[in-house]
Amino acid sequence: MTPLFTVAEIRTIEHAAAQRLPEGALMQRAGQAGANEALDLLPFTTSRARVLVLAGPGNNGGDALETAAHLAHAGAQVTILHFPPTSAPAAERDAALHRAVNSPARLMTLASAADGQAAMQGTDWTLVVDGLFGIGLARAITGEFAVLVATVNQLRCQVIALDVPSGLDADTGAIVGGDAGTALRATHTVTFIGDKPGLHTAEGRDHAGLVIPSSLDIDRDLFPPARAKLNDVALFAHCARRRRHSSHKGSNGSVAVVGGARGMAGAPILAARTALNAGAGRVYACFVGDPPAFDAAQPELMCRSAQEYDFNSAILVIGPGMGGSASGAEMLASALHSHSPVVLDADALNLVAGSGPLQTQLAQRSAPCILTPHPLEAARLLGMSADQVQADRPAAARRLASKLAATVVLKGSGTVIAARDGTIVINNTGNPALATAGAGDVLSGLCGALLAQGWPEWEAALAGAWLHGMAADVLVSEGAGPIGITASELIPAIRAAVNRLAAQHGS
Ligand SMILES: NC(=O)C1=CN([C@@H]2O[C@H](COP(=O)(O)OP(=O)(O)OC[C@H]3O[C@@H](n4cnc5c(N)ncnc54)[C@H](OP(=O)(O)O)[C@@H]3O)[C@@H](O)[C@H]2O)[C@H](O)CC1
Ligand SMILES: [K+]
Repeated sequence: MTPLFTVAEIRTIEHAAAQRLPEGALMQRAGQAGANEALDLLPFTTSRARVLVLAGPGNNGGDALETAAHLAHAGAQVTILHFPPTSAPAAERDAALHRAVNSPARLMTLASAADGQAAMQGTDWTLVVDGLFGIGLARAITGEFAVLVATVNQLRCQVIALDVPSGLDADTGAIVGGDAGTALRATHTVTFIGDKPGLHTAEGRDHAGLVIPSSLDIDRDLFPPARAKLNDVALFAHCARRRRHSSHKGSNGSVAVVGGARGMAGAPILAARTALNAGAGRVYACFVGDPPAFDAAQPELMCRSAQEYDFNSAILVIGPGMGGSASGAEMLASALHSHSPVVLDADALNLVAGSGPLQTQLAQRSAPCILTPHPLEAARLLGMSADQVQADRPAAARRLASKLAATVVLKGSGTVIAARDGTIVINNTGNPALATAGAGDVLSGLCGALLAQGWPEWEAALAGAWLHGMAADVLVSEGAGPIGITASELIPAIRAAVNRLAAQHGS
C-alpha cells in the first residue's frame, strides 16, 4: 500500500527528520538514491555512458550535484549543467557542489539557461538526470528554462527526474503556472521521502514515467497517517468472493441500468452487458425511450421501459444515454426516491448539476451512492470549468464527495476516488485506450455489478476503477491497443480480471 503525501506534509516530515540527522544527510541520501536508480539504467560498461545532469538553483539542484558526483565516481562520463543559486544557498547544497567539483564530473556553471541549451547540443546522451526544480518551484517555468526543458523533452534517451519532473505540481499533477508553464517529461522519477499525488494524476503519469519512492530512511514515526493512497488490490481484495456451488442467479444481485433516450440506446446496453459479465445475477436495461425487444448480442439482458420498472428492485445505474429531457429528469427523481443503491453517470450527473432539488435529494439519501463524473461533468456539478477541475483533481473530487454525500470516481488519467470524509485514492491502472466512447458506460455497469454482489460502496468504487484499468492494460499488453480499442472489447477483459481477482483473493 503506497501512501501519498502533499508537499506541506513532506516539508513537515523533512523538517522533523533533519532535526534527528547530521546536516546534509537527507540531501546525500537523495543523491545516492538518484544515483542508484541511474546506475540500474546505465549499460554494464558504465564508462561508455554519457550522463547529463541538470542541477537547478535550489535544493533539488543539490540532490542532482550529489547524484552527479556518485555517477562520476562510478566511472560514467558526467556533464553537469549547474545553475547557481540566486541567494545564499543552504549549507548542504554548498557541500554537494563541493563534492561535485571534486569529482571527475565536468561541471559547467551557467549564467543562463540558454547557455545550457547550447551545451547540450551535439552529444548523444545515454541518460539525463533532471534536478532543475523540485517541490520548491513557485511559478511557471518560462523563457530560457522553458527552452531547456523543451530540448530535453525532444531527446530520445531515458530521463530520471529527481523528486518530481521539473515543472510538475507534486500535489495536483498540473503544470505549475498552467498554460504559461511547461514541464519536463521523465521516463523515471525517484521521489523522496514519500510518494506524491501529482505524480499519478492529471499530467503526472505522462511526465513522471515509472515512479520509484525513496523514503531516505526516515523514521516511520515521523510520517502522518496518509489521507491519500495509490489504489491497490489490498484495499479491496477482502470483498472478493468465490462462487459457491450452491449459488444461483438470485445470489448475485440484480442491476437495472436506467438511460437510453431515443437514439442513445447503445450506452445503457454497454453498461448492462458489463454488469452481466462482471457477475450480476439479473440485469435489466431500462429505456427512457422505446425499449428494443431484446439485445441480439446479449439476449440474457432484459429490456424494459423505464416508466414501468420498479426502481426498488435492483441496484440502479442511472444516466448512460439518458439525455436531458423532462422524462429523463422524472425517471431520475423517481429512481432517487427509491431505497436502492445507485451509480450515477453521464446525463444523470448533468441533470443533477442543473437542479438544486435533485442535489438536495441526492445528498439526503442514505443508500450507497457512487458518482462517476468525467472532468466536465464534475465541473458542472461544482459550478466551475473543466480546466479548474483539472488544475486540482484531488480537491475537486473531495469537494464533490462532500457536497453530494457520495463516493466520487473522478475519471481521467489517474482516476481519483474520493470518500465523503476526504480520503482519496488515486488509481494507477489504465491507459489511453480508455479515452474511447462508451468506456464510461462500462465503468458504471461494473460498479453496479459489484454493488449487486454485495460489495460496499467504497470498495466497489476502488475495485471498479482498478479492474476497468487493468482490463485495458491487459488488452494493450496483448497488442490490441491503445489505439482503436472499443468499449465492447473491455467487457470480456473485465470478466477475466474479475475472475482472476476472485480466484486469487476470494473467500
Ligand atoms: N532540504 C532538504 O533537506 C532536502 C531537500 N530535498 C530536495 O529539495 C527540493 C526542494 O528544494 P527547494 O530548494 O525548496 O526548491 P527547488 O529546488 O525545487 O526550487 C527552488 C529554487 O528554484 C528557483 N525557482 C523557483 N521557481 C523558478 C522558476 N520558475 N524559474 C526559475 N527559478 C525558479 C527558486 O528561486 P527563487 O528566486 O524563487 O527563490 C529556488 O532557487 C526537493 O524537491 C528535493 O529534491 C531532498 O529531498 C533532500 C532533503
Ligand atoms: K526535478
